[in-house]
Amino acid sequence: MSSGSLMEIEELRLRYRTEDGEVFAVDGVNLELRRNEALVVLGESGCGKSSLAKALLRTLPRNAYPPSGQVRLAGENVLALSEEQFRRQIRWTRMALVMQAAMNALNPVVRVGEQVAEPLRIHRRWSKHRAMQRAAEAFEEVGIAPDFLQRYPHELSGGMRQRAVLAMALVTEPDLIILDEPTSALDVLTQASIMNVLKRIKNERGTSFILITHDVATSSELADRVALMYAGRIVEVADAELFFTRPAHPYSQMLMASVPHLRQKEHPKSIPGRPPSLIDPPSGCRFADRCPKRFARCSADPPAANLRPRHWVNCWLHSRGDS
Ligand SMILES: Nc1ncnc2c1ncn2[C@@H]1O[C@H](COP(=O)(O)OP(=O)(O)OP(=O)(O)O)[C@@H](O)[C@H]1O
Repeated sequence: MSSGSLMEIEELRLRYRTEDGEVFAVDGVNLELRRNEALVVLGESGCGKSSLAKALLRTLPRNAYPPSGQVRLAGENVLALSEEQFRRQIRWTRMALVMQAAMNALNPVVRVGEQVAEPLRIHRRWSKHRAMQRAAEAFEEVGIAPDFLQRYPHELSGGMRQRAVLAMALVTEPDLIILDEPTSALDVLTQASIMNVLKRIKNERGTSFILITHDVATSSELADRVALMYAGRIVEVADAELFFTRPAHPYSQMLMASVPHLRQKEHPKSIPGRPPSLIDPPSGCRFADRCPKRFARCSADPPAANLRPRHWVNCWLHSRGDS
């Protein structure tokens, strides 16, 4: 399986217009994703994770400005494509989205099989028969018996609905599937079985994933890489094992110390304070206010320090250079 680069995100920015001012939801994000890699974008609520997914897939609310920066998919800057080109060439066929609320992604009055087949009917112009056959295969891949194709969304359990939405994303065999909190509304056993489905698809198909979540435990199931987001920016990106065992940024360290473990003697430690507002965010390191290790330099923006191959951290503690 090729391990070359699939997507390069450079200086990606997304702002929303609001009555209180502009919200800088994604504020200069740089990331690289390889083929057959699962990148987890981890972060607290409101840090801009969903906005990052929306900017990548261009599923933007009306009050968003067009995203700026570059998003190169297999070398092509897809941000430069027109909406029409993006819809025809990229969304669903090469990049698909699985959202948190499966019920919202499904039309309640259309049988799920037809909905799963729809991307093939629209984007590939396949016949109904052929598309339904492929939909049945996709159902099997996600662990749903094909006779469920004939059911309506309300006849499926929450976990089944989420699998059906996953089948809809898989049906066109895209290179990349972006999952935005795909299991957060589900119980832990259903979460685990969906994570297993994702792992199997990754191994069998070589698909790449960007998994967006606030949940460290879920993310560790699938992650090859972890990018930690804070206040619109990525503060650390590393291989998953390294991130989970030896994180370098003080925020990453505090986040890992806040995760409860079974049979752990000490109490998990919460992180005091709150993230800054994304309307007029502070200059310098955005975590500085909450950071026990802050020092004078933190009032300037920390550059990205390359600690080892593919391990970047935006923190002055790790920067050898001058500001
Ligand atoms: N349509 C919108 N208009 C204005 N502000 C928005 C809009 N959508 C999101 N925001 C703001 O942008 C920031 C980032 O939100 P986003 O939903 O991307 O974060 P998140 O990390 O995905 O959070 P959550 O996990 O709670 O969804 C937040 O300050 C949020 O209030």
